Amino acid sequence: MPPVIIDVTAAVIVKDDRICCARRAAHKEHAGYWEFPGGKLELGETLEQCLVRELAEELAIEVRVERFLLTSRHRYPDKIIDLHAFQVRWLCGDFNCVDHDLIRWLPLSELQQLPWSAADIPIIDHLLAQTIG
Ligand SMILES: Nc1nc2c([nH]c(=O)n2[C@@H]2O[C@H](COP(=O)(O)OP(=O)(O)OP(=O)(O)O)[C@@H](O)[C@H]2O)c(=O)[nH]1
Repeated sequence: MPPVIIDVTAAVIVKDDRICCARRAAHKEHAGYWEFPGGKLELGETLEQCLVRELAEELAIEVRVERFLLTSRHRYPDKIIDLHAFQVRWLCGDFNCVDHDLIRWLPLSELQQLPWSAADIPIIDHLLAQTIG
């Protein structure tokens, strides 16, 4: 059987020239790796609606989805992830950690210092290749 393709959204949240990086908690798959907050698309929702819902659930923040950046397709041993990245503006809320055990705000130039989930590497490369603000 061909592997399932899972649509996942990812938010590049920029605040004061720093980008929100989230570390997956110990109880999660890919624990210890860094990713952009977001999650799996649910039936009937758009990618933008998914991102708004996931960020409310995961971080307790309200956001405005500003623009689509790119989709990174990555084959993990058990599945294929289509990771849809968007630039997102934080509006309000406190960045509580639910699925993550650590949040860090890093300038673009330091993102590569973290061990990112493999699907995120093209997103990091994309960000480094352009200027976002
Ligand atoms: N949210 C998010 N997920 C990512 C990123 N990169 C990446 O490979 N993933 C993978 O995409 C999948 C879906 O993420 P998720 O956070 O909704 O899923 P999960 O494992 O928590 O599942 P669950 O919500 O069913 O417990 C996971 O396998 C996760 O490791 C990323 O930047 N953000």
